[in-house]
Amino acid sequence: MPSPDLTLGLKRHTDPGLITLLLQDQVGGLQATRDGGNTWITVRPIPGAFVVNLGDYGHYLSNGRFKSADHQVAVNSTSSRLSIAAFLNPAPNAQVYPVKIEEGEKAVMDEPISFTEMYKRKMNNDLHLARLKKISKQEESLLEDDNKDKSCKNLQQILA
Ligand SMILES: O=C(O)CCC(=O)C(=O)O
Ligand SMILES: [Fe+2]
Repeated sequence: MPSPDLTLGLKRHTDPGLITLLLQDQVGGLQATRDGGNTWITVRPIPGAFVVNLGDYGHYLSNGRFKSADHQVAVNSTSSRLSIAAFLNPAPNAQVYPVKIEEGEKAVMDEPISFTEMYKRKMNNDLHLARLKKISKQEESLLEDDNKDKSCKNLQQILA
Protein backbone atom coordinates (compact mmCIF):
# COMPACT_ATOMS: atom_id res chain seq x y z
CA MET A 1 0.00 0.00 0.00
CA PRO A 2 1.69 3.23 -1.13
CA SER A 3 -0.39 5.35 1.29
CA PRO A 4 -1.17 3.18 4.30
CA ASP A 5 -2.88 6.05 6.07
CA LEU A 6 -5.47 6.21 3.27
CA THR A 7 -6.37 2.55 3.41
CA LEU A 8 -8.30 0.46 5.86
CA GLY A 9 -6.44 -2.82 6.00
CA LEU A 10 -8.96 -4.86 7.85
CA LYS A 11 -10.78 -3.00 10.57
CA ARG A 12 -11.12 -4.32 14.09
CA HIS A 13 -13.51 -7.27 14.35
CA THR A 14 -14.17 -10.74 15.69
CA ASP A 15 -14.83 -13.65 13.33
CA PRO A 16 -18.37 -15.05 13.55
CA GLY A 17 -17.69 -18.79 13.41
CA LEU A 18 -16.19 -21.43 15.66
CA ILE A 19 -12.53 -21.07 14.73
CA THR A 20 -10.49 -19.51 11.93
CA LEU A 21 -7.22 -20.99 10.71
CA LEU A 22 -4.99 -18.27 9.40
CA LEU A 23 -1.78 -18.46 7.43
CA GLN A 24 -0.04 -15.12 7.08
CA ASP A 25 3.16 -14.48 5.13
CA GLN A 26 6.36 -12.88 6.45
CA VAL A 27 5.03 -9.32 5.97
CA GLY A 28 2.73 -9.68 8.98
CA GLY A 29 0.27 -7.02 10.08
CA LEU A 30 -2.16 -9.09 12.10
CA GLN A 31 -2.80 -7.54 15.51
CA ALA A 32 -5.00 -8.54 18.44
CA THR A 33 -6.32 -6.60 21.42
CA ARG A 34 -7.47 -7.66 24.87
CA ASP A 35 -8.55 -4.21 26.08
CA GLY A 36 -11.10 -3.08 23.53
CA GLY A 37 -8.56 -1.60 21.11
CA ASN A 38 -6.52 0.56 23.51
CA THR A 39 -3.38 -1.50 22.99
CA TRP A 40 -2.52 -3.87 20.17
CA ILE A 41 -0.41 -7.02 20.25
CA THR A 42 1.35 -7.83 16.98
CA VAL A 43 0.92 -11.46 15.99
CA ARG A 44 4.43 -12.26 14.76
CA PRO A 45 4.42 -14.41 11.62
CA ILE A 46 6.02 -17.83 12.19
CA PRO A 47 6.84 -19.69 8.94
CA GLY A 48 4.55 -22.69 8.47
CA ALA A 49 2.48 -21.92 11.56
CA PHE A 50 -1.25 -21.35 11.60
CA VAL A 51 -2.87 -18.74 13.80
CA VAL A 52 -6.01 -20.18 15.40
CA ASN A 53 -8.67 -17.57 16.15
CA LEU A 54 -11.71 -18.31 18.23
CA GLY A 55 -14.89 -16.75 16.81
CA ASP A 56 -18.22 -15.62 18.31
CA TYR A 57 -19.87 -19.02 17.89
CA GLY A 58 -17.09 -20.51 20.06
CA HIS A 59 -17.61 -17.71 22.57
CA TYR A 60 -21.33 -18.48 22.94
CA LEU A 61 -20.91 -22.29 22.92
CA SER A 62 -18.49 -21.99 25.86
CA ASN A 63 -20.86 -19.60 27.68
CA GLY A 64 -18.26 -16.86 27.40
CA ARG A 65 -15.49 -18.97 28.97
CA PHE A 66 -13.47 -18.47 25.79
CA LYS A 67 -13.32 -15.01 24.27
CA SER A 68 -13.51 -14.44 20.53
CA ALA A 69 -10.27 -12.96 19.23
CA ASP A 70 -10.61 -9.21 18.74
CA HIS A 71 -8.29 -8.46 15.83
CA GLN A 72 -7.40 -6.22 12.89
CA VAL A 73 -4.89 -6.08 10.08
CA ALA A 74 -2.59 -3.09 9.64
CA VAL A 75 -1.23 -2.31 6.18
CA ASN A 76 2.32 -1.26 5.45
CA SER A 77 3.78 0.94 2.76
CA THR A 78 6.67 -1.18 1.52
CA SER A 79 5.46 -4.74 1.01
CA SER A 80 2.31 -6.35 -0.26
CA ARG A 81 0.84 -8.93 2.04
CA LEU A 82 -0.86 -12.26 1.49
CA SER A 83 -2.88 -14.24 4.00
CA ILE A 84 -5.13 -17.26 3.72
CA ALA A 85 -8.01 -17.63 6.13
CA ALA A 86 -10.15 -20.76 6.51
CA PHE A 87 -13.33 -20.12 8.47
CA LEU A 88 -14.97 -23.00 10.27
CA ASN A 89 -18.61 -21.90 10.46
CA PRO A 90 -21.65 -23.91 11.50
CA ALA A 91 -24.66 -24.44 9.19
CA PRO A 92 -26.90 -21.34 8.85
CA ASN A 93 -29.69 -22.94 10.90
CA ALA A 94 -27.37 -24.32 13.61
CA GLN A 95 -28.45 -23.36 17.12
CA VAL A 96 -26.26 -20.90 18.95
CA TYR A 97 -26.46 -21.53 22.69
CA PRO A 98 -24.01 -22.60 25.45
CA VAL A 99 -23.25 -26.34 25.40
CA LYS A 100 -23.12 -26.35 29.19
CA ILE A 101 -24.07 -23.84 31.86
CA GLU A 102 -22.54 -24.59 35.24
CA GLU A 103 -24.60 -24.27 38.39
CA GLY A 104 -24.80 -20.68 39.56
CA GLU A 105 -23.63 -19.45 36.16
CA LYS A 106 -25.71 -17.10 34.03
CA ALA A 107 -26.18 -17.90 30.33
CA VAL A 108 -24.50 -15.44 27.94
CA MET A 109 -27.73 -15.33 25.93
CA ASP A 110 -31.43 -15.51 26.82
CA GLU A 111 -32.51 -18.12 24.30
CA PRO A 112 -31.08 -20.22 21.48
CA ILE A 113 -30.89 -18.44 18.13
CA SER A 114 -29.80 -19.62 14.69
CA PHE A 115 -26.31 -18.86 13.41
CA THR A 116 -27.95 -16.72 10.69
CA GLU A 117 -29.74 -14.67 13.35
CA MET A 118 -26.51 -14.36 15.37
CA TYR A 119 -24.73 -13.09 12.26
CA LYS A 120 -27.51 -10.60 11.46
CA ARG A 121 -27.40 -9.17 14.99
CA LYS A 122 -23.62 -8.89 14.78
CA MET A 123 -23.79 -7.02 11.47
CA ASN A 124 -26.52 -4.68 12.77
CA ASN A 125 -24.45 -4.01 15.86
CA ASP A 126 -21.35 -3.28 13.74
CA LEU A 127 -23.37 -0.90 11.54
CA HIS A 128 -24.75 0.84 14.60
CA LEU A 129 -21.24 1.28 16.08
CA ALA A 130 -19.88 2.55 12.74
CA ARG A 131 -22.70 5.14 12.59
CA LEU A 132 -22.00 6.28 16.15
CA LYS A 133 -18.30 6.58 15.32
CA LYS A 134 -19.09 8.64 12.20
CA ILE A 135 -21.39 10.96 14.16
CA SER A 136 -18.80 11.51 16.90
CA LYS A 137 -16.14 12.28 14.23
CA GLN A 138 -18.48 14.79 12.57
CA GLU A 139 -19.17 16.41 15.94
CA GLU A 140 -15.44 16.58 16.63
CA SER A 141 -14.80 18.33 13.33
CA LEU A 142 -17.71 20.74 13.90
CA LEU A 143 -16.21 21.57 17.29
CA GLU A 144 -12.84 22.14 15.61
CA ASP A 145 -14.45 24.47 13.04
CA ASP A 146 -16.19 26.27 15.87
CA ASN A 147 -12.89 26.68 17.72
CA LYS A 148 -11.20 27.95 14.54
CA ASP A 149 -14.03 30.48 14.12
CA LYS A 150 -13.60 31.63 17.71
CA SER A 151 -9.82 32.03 17.42
CA CYS A 152 -10.28 33.97 14.15
CA LYS A 153 -12.73 36.32 15.88
CA ASN A 154 -10.37 36.71 18.85
CA LEU A 155 -7.53 37.54 16.50
CA GLN A 156 -9.68 40.08 14.61
CA GLN A 157 -10.59 41.73 17.92
CA ILE A 158 -6.95 41.90 18.97
CA LEU A 159 -5.94 43.40 15.61
CA ALA A 160 -8.85 45.87 15.53
O1 LIG B 1 -5.38 -11.40 6.95
C1 LIG B 1 -5.35 -11.73 8.13
O2 LIG B 1 -4.31 -12.01 8.74
C2 LIG B 1 -6.62 -11.76 8.93
C3 LIG B 1 -7.86 -11.88 8.11
C4 LIG B 1 -9.06 -11.79 8.96
O3 LIG B 1 -9.02 -11.40 10.10
C5 LIG B 1 -10.37 -12.16 8.40
O4 LIG B 1 -10.44 -12.37 7.18
O5 LIG B 1 -11.33 -12.25 9.16
FE1 LIG C 1 -10.80 -11.97 11.12
